[in-house]
Amino acid sequence: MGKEFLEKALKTELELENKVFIPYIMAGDGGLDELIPTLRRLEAHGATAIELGIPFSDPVADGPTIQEAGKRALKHGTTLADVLDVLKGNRHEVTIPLVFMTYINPIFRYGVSRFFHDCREAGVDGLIIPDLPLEHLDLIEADAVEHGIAIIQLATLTSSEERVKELARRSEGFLYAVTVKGITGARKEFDDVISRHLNLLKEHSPVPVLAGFGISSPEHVKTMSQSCDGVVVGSRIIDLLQAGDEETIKSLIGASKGVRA
Ligand SMILES: O=P(O)(O)OC[C@@H](O)[C@@H](O)c1c[nH]c2ccccc12
Repeated sequence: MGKEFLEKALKTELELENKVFIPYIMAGDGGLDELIPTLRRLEAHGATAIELGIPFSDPVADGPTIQEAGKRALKHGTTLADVLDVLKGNRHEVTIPLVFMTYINPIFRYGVSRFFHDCREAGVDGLIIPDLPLEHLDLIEADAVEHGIAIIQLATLTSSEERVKELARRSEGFLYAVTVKGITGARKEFDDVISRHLNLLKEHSPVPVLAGFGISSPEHVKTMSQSCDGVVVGSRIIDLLQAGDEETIKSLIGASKGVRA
């Protein structure tokens, strides 16, 4: 479990000449009873790992689809403690790594040490904290190290080369390449500055580089994967789960298999 488990799962996927595919879902969307069955279905469809969002009242980096999913989860009364509890009891039913996406505030409210301790017990392997910049990593670093949980960094299109190097050096598990300016959400077109950005990240990163934001079709998955190690898909997955369209989810994930770059 933890950071090594996450790194190993990605490495294994890449050795099989697949690309990494990480779906993002919101914990508690549809109620927490849905959580484990949804994780199991995504695993069965071929997800390498899963990014699990913790619903939060002020999700500054989230686009409309994810904000709505968060609102639905909050309406179901989902709290961080509940999510950790459900995982603690049932995590063994899912065999792929789990990464939490949470803002820093819920972690502070929960208590940093208690949070990391409980994440470890719940089988959380990594964390994405979009509003915690490198400069403030010291607030959680000791606890993350103590409990062996990977802290994943986000590199945006506007990060300078110096910054990119630093982010790549410090990221654990993988480096998350944000491929649009702005918020999350499915889009149609991609800039060609993106492939240059991904190449730069690949050059500097000792861990796999995954592209995320706006990836919404099997073609996007293939195109993006050619310049990096794989993708994270959120909004589109959430829409498809809402629609009950498992077949399209399968074809999205399937597009990451057997892609050579
Ligand atoms: O929804 P998209 O465009 O497919 O992008 C993934 C993204 O939603 C997910 O990784 C995520 C959700 N909220 C975030 C906040 C910051 C960084 C990343 C995220």
